[in-house]
Amino acid sequence: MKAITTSIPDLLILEPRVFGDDRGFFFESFNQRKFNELVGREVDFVQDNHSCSVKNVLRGLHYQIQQPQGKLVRVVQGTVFDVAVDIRKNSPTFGKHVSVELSAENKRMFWIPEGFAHGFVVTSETAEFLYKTTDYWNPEFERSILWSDPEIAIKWPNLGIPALSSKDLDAKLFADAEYFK
Ligand SMILES: Cc1cn([C@H]2C[C@H](O)[C@@H](COP(=O)(O)OP(=O)(O)O[C@H]3O[C@H](C)C(=O)[C@H](O)[C@H]3O)O2)c(=O)[nH]c1=O
Repeated sequence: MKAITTSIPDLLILEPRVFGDDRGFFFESFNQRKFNELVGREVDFVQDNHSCSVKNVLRGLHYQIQQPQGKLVRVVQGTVFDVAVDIRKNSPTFGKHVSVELSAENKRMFWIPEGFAHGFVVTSETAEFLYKTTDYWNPEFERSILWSDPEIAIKWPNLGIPALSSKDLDAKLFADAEYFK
């Protein structure tokens, strides 16, 4: 496993070592010791999530105002355009974002620590999205920032108007969003 740094120091792209042979492939999708070494601290995950979406579905940009969740995300079928936005008020990269293509083919993972809003759009016919979180989901604390917020100005792939949940249709502008307590 190797870490690729991004324009926001705490956001890391992780590339596993893949062992291929005439049977197929094998790779360690998570190794606690190696992960802690790469991110430079002890990180405990408490929840695994798995979602499946069809093309053009956009889930996000989500975060929790209390019990913020760090997320280690990856794609096991299809391809997504994944985005993390820095919403840590005192961060020098506050309001900045990093995007990365995650796919079953590239086997890349994206480490998004607490303090970021997260979302993705599906660019393949379908995509299965798996991720680990460092705290439990709590709908009472969950908030959404509008995917198309002009201040964040994410250059989403040109897929037209995405398919959104009602929660995401009603998301707030970044300027009006509620940050961590
Ligand atoms: C997130 C979550 C949801 N649910 C239930 C609540 C709903 O009945 C159903 C679908 O939830 P939702 O529409 O919020 O799912 P997503 O839009 O994929 O939400 C996720 O989208 C982006 C990509 C994120 O980073 C977050 O992890 C998460 O907010 O699953 C649970 O039971 N547990 C959970 O942890």
